[in-house]
Amino acid sequence: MRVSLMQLAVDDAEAPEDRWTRVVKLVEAERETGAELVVLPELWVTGGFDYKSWTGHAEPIADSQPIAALEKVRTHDGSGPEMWLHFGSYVERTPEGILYNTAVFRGPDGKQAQYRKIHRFGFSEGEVTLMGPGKDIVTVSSPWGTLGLATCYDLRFPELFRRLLNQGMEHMVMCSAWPAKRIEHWRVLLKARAIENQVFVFATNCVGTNGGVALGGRSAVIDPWGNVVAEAGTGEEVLRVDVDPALVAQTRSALPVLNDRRLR
Ligand SMILES: O=C(O)CCC(=O)C(=O)O
Repeated sequence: MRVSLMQLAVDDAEAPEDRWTRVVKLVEAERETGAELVVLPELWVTGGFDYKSWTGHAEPIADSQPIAALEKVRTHDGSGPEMWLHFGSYVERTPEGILYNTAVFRGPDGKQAQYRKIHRFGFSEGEVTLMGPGKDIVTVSSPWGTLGLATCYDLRFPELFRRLLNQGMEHMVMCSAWPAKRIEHWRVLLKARAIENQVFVFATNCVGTNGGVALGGRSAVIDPWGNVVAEAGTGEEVLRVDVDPALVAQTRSALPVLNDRRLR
């Protein structure tokens, strides 16, 4: 399973339109590496902290130009081979005018999965005041096993990952805009989620400064044993790894802790 995590710079100095046209080219280049699963970060078009830009950029997922452009890359303009692509997340506007932080995923089966971030970050500002909370947990079937989707702040809520596990999660795919200031929390919690659920973790973060907040990078792939397979630095980069998805079943069989859960 060949995975590319696109750790993108989401700087205040770059206009969202410039950023997405730049990133489409980066994803296009990634095709050449034979990547099978490509993962973009959270709110990488507008930025996770430039709250004032969200409303102006909010739109239905079906109308998003970056998603449409990436979809062409994903399918190689319809002439394949197709990649599995986590498009990152976007400021979605529903017909009722509600905003959500919505992650979009699509694979060669053509079925699009959308995950509206359940845990909103910001306490008394940002997502909490501008966006609605997602309600549904989302898993995706893939040739490598069941993928569970989560976004950034969700990482702090282990009960979400137990629910994903109950739905068969074998690999956790996360998009984030996690600040540098709390990057050690990110590193520890990614490992914890991998160990406690015995899953591969594929987690893509942003770098740069957005809304005045320095983003921490350190995108990572963690195996189901909790080993860091690869970790990015703090600049823009693509983290490429080849992993064996069979390690999930092997780990669960070698250390069958999930059988000892007491659900009542
Ligand atoms: O929990 C954190 O420290 C960061 C979360 C965050 O930045 C987000 O969810 O956008």
